[in-house]
Amino acid sequence: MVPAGAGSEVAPVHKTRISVENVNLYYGDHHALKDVSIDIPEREITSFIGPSGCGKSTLLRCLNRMNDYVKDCRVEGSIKLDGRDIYADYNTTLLRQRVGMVFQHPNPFPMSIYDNVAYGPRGAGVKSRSELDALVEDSLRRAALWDEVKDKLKESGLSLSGGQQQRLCIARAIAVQPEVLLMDEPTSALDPISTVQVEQLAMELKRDYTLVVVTHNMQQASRISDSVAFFLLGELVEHAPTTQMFKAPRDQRTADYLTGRFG
Ligand SMILES: Nc1ncnc2c1ncn2[C@@H]1O[C@H](COP(=O)(O)OP(=O)(O)OP(=O)(O)O)[C@@H](O)[C@H]1O
Repeated sequence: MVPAGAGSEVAPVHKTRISVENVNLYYGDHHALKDVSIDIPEREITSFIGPSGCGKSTLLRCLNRMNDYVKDCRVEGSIKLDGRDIYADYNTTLLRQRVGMVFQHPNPFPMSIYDNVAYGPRGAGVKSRSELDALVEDSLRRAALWDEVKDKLKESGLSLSGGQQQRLCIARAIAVQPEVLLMDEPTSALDPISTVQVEQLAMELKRDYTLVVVTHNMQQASRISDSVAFFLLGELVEHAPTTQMFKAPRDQRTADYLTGRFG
């Protein structure tokens, strides 16, 4: 597989799950993503880093068409999931089943722990109680939360701690059996112990899922990522395997950012 785009140097260990080609995004007159091309390999963690406002979250939100909700937002170029155009070949419901999202602040629905996790499968038409029970248990186990909540599934999701709420949100995202999980600064609102738990969980989940993580935390990017993409002013400057990115970045702008010269 050929690495994507001028800034991409990621070796083809796994096949490409998402392919972004020459994407330009405008919020009204503001050109927020500039000719971005990147291949996201399956069953790896790809982290997006860069200073505030460089377009990391914007690109993340493109991957499941969350920007469709933003007034005056225009996207040009191509984004493919498993070779199929996410704008032409998917409706947003199907796309978001396959590409789930976890946000910066844990956002459980105001309902029970069980119902939070069962919400997506129910919406997708699963009615059988035994099937739902199995899905809820499996998702909570995968999210490393089952042991902590198995005796209080009827309690409100909002009664959990912040770290537990974030794992509940991850369980909710994986209950619809997506292939890709997008995480937008998933630990920035968490304490250090919960942060470690969510990082470990991300590394477990990549056995089955493709993860894309926006983070401001360079240690986190280096701990959990297989590859790292550095953005600046809407451009993808460099996408490289994690070790290379942190030890020998190719672009001076990446080196300057990583050594704290700006951002
Ligand atoms: N809904 C929106 N409407 C208009 N402009 C927006 C919108 N969302 C983001 N932008 C602008 O697009 C640019 C990229 O924003 P984005 O949120 O993607 O950056 P980021 O790298 O994720 O930043 P941060 O690290 O601070 O979250 C910024 O200049 C921002 O002000």
